[in-house]
Amino acid sequence: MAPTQGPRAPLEFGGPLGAAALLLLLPATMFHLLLAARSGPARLLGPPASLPGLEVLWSPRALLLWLAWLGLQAALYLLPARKVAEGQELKDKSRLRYPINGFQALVLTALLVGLGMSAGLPLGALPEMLLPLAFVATLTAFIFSLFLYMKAQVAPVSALAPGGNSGNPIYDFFLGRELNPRICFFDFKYFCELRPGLIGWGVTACCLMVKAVQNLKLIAGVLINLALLMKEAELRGSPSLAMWLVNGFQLLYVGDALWHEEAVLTTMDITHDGFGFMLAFGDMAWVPFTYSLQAQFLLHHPQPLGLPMASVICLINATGYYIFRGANSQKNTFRKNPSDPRVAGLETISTATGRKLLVSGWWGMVRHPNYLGDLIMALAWSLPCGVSHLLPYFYLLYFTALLVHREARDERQCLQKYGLAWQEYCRRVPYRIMPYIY
Ligand SMILES: NC(=O)C1=CN([C@@H]2O[C@H](COP(=O)(O)OP(=O)(O)OC[C@H]3O[C@@H](n4cnc5c(N)ncnc54)[C@H](OP(=O)(O)O)[C@@H]3O)[C@@H](O)[C@H]2O)C=CC1
Ligand SMILES: CC(C)CCC[C@@H](C)[C@H]1CC=C2C3=C(CC[C@@]21C)[C@@]1(C)CC[C@H](O)C[C@@H]1CC3
Repeated sequence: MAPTQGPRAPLEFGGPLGAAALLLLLPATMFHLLLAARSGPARLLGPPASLPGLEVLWSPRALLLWLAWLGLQAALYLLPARKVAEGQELKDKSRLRYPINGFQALVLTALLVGLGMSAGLPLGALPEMLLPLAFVATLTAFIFSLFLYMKAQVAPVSALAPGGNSGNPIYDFFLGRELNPRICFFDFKYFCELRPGLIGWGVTACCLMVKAVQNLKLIAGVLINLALLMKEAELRGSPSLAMWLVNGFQLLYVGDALWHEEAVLTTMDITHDGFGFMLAFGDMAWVPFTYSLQAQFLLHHPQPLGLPMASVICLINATGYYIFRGANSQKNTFRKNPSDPRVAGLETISTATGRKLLVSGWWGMVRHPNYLGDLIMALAWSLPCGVSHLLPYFYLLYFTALLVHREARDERQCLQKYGLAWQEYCRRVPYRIMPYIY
């Protein structure tokens, strides 16, 4: 049996009690949001109008659809990739290999959905199935996390994550014990991080953008955002401007993540966190069902949006994307090749590890410019929903909390890695996310 990491490892997320609370709170919040979005008052705070019974939540059709979706994404993952990338060095000095074919999976999914629609697949019914789908996604996440927990019992010590091995079963189940659980070439965490949830959230908006004007029926999506847009077209003749904006922005975000798939290999989720309930539920249920909240809200609560306001919102999203992409690409280019002409002129600090830290360019403005850009985009995704309700701003609120917490975790890890050099970086770049504010 794989040993635990011992009592000295610092516990995160409030330890076992915090983990136990989150195990219940996260699914409860997701269902609350799903119910609130379709209710008349659409209240973020306060109890939902009615609680659904098991007959509303459980549907064999939803289970079949969900398993077919997972199967499709797994099959696309196994297709030949345009590139195979190496991950960061592991404890045993080895590096894992990962297929880079996420964008290909997105395009193929969009094509298959388009074909399915033209063959009469009733995808317009999807918004009515959101509750049972979220239910089976949550069940799957629980069962899958249990499998991951058991699998870690027989994993070698070198395969365990730095956190998630405290010996407390609830905490370890939540955080995840094994760093990169795989069967042969199939890496469960890498697969889940980008494929079923993220593609499910946004993908089909791409065929929608191309085809919607000519034949809305043809491009109705199996995927949540698009299906909501389709439903709105069905109910009101055509999708509203607000719905177009939300879908367009989120499609850009999903497409960007898959286009830059290799960058995920350096995120703390892949390099540091174990794969347990937090990420399994986050990737498979939380992302598709709560990140599409604005589109769900707009379906049930249409909002007027004039062209001048829409232009301002587009500008906000473009600004956020410019910062987000600029900062992420600058760091990725620098980490791949510090003498690349695009980054060679930037000022740096040397560290004892031999790696350098950027102190000018995007990374000289604040210590997490990419988070700032991401938050500005989050604002732009909510603004099309107007200001009459707080509910569509949930993503912005949750995401601010997530990124503030994530930033603190990352700083702790960087301080450990880079010591004095990191302190020097913090002195020279004093703000974390928002210049002069935070
Ligand atoms: N939509 C969502 O739900 C979420 C989105 N995201 C987004 O994903 C993207 C990735 O975020 P995340 O994984 O948190 O981490 P980051 O991309 O911010 O990476 C942090 C790492 O960058 C390196 N680094 C930090 N400062 C510098 C510097 N000055 N110069 C060079 N390298 C530096 C360090 O690693 P090292 O030195 O080892 O290279 C550090 O650990 C972000 O854009 C974020 O907004 C993230 C979480 C959730
Ligand atoms: C359920 C909990 C509250 C926390 C779940 C967290 C996960 C939803 C996120 C952890 C890191 C993520 C990243 C992304 C999506 C959300 C999760 C999985 C991206 C793939 C989003 C697109 C970006 O371009 C890259 C991100 C990497 C981290």
